[in-house]
Amino acid sequence: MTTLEDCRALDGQDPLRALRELFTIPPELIYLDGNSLGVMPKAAPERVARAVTEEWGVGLIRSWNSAGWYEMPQRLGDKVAGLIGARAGEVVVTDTTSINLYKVLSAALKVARRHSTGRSVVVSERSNFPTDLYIAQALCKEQGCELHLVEDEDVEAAMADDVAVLMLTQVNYRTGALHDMRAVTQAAHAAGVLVVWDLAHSAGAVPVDLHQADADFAIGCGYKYLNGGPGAPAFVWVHSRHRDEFEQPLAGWWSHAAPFEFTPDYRPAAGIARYLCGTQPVLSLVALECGLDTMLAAEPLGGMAALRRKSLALTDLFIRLVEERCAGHGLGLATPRDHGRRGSQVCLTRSEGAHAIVQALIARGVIGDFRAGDARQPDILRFGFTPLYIGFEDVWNAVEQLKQVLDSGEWQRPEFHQKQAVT
Ligand SMILES: Cc1ncc(COP(=O)(O)O)c(C=O)c1O
Ligand SMILES: Nc1ccccc1C(=O)C[C@H](N)C(=O)O
Repeated sequence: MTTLEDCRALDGQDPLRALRELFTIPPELIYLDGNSLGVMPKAAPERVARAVTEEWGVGLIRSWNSAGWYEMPQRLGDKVAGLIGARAGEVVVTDTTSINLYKVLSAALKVARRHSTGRSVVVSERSNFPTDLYIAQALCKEQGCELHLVEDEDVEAAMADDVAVLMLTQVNYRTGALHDMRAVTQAAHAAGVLVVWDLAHSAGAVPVDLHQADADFAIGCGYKYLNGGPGAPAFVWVHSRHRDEFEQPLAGWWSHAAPFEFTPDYRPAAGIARYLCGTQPVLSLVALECGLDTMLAAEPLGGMAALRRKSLALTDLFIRLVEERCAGHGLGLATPRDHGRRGSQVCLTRSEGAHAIVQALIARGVIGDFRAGDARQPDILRFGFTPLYIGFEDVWNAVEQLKQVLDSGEWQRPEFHQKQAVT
């Protein structure tokens, strides 16, 4: 049996432990929701305040040049590139994940159909995050294509002659299941299909190597594991083989080859700048850069490989402690045990009371979240483990609180059964 002392000893030996000091974590809070909104980097308030008072307040329009605002999508993009196996100059940080998905999926469909006119299907998983499915539905309608949704295990078998694009999220938001990006991409390419990856739950959470996987297009989120703050801008990458071929459907002036020539005719920028649209949200980019810098602080300590080792140790420990200490309470496991198939979260299932149990945990200072089940799965209690700031003692304490909530039955109290707008 693992004890609290064992967990403390693991924290004592953790080479990444000092990184926690880069964040503001409210005392007495165990924050297991970094897969929805990451915690605040300590540097952020001062840096954002400086951007407001000096760069905006004093520098005004001059700051686009003098404070480096204009290059921010590329500068931050280069920082993201290192985390996802992309090269400098290949990523821009801009807009939202949903908007970037619209742009890349539209571009991918056009590239695929230009090369092979008989292809008019987008394949995705029924369990994909809904925004991805909604965007794909809208685009398919617009471009006269069809969206085929398949079960997770049927993806490779669905690569038929009429498929243009496979659109997948690498780590499933509801189960934490991780795709082998390289194997799936290879199978798709062998069938003549381009692949769009959503890295919302991957970037900063698991090692990603877009070039090694030979991926085509990727997008991802800034406010989860990259700790960029609420509504932080997202990122977008495209393989250089598509570089001069793709059309950006939201071709605003920031995607123009020379925006400040103000010509009436559109000429797309070369390379990834083509994925920008309009004026960038500078203050949000400033906050996100603080989050990216905390990720970069892990580089000298072993970077993503070390973060991955810790993440797997944390999720292994959580699974083991829940099974040891909360047995008999009807909890199941939706997350794969196999390390090769697991992201950085653990999802427990329960046929009754999952939402109320999460609410009771939040009242005790353990923040996870609830995701409703579907035809194949009961409701889910979801716990994200961001290795930059979660420790082994946190895992122990979270399971202790879960045990107490279940043993006492306090989750059955009426106040825990009220649903708010955001779960
Ligand atoms: C896989 C995935 N894609 C996209 C999103 C969200 O996109 P947006 O930031 O545009 O709301 C989320 C979570 O919100 C997600 O889990
Ligand atoms: N953007 C949000 C705003 C409010 C609450 C949650 C989110 C999420 O990101 C949810 C997340 N994508 C999920 O995997 O469920």
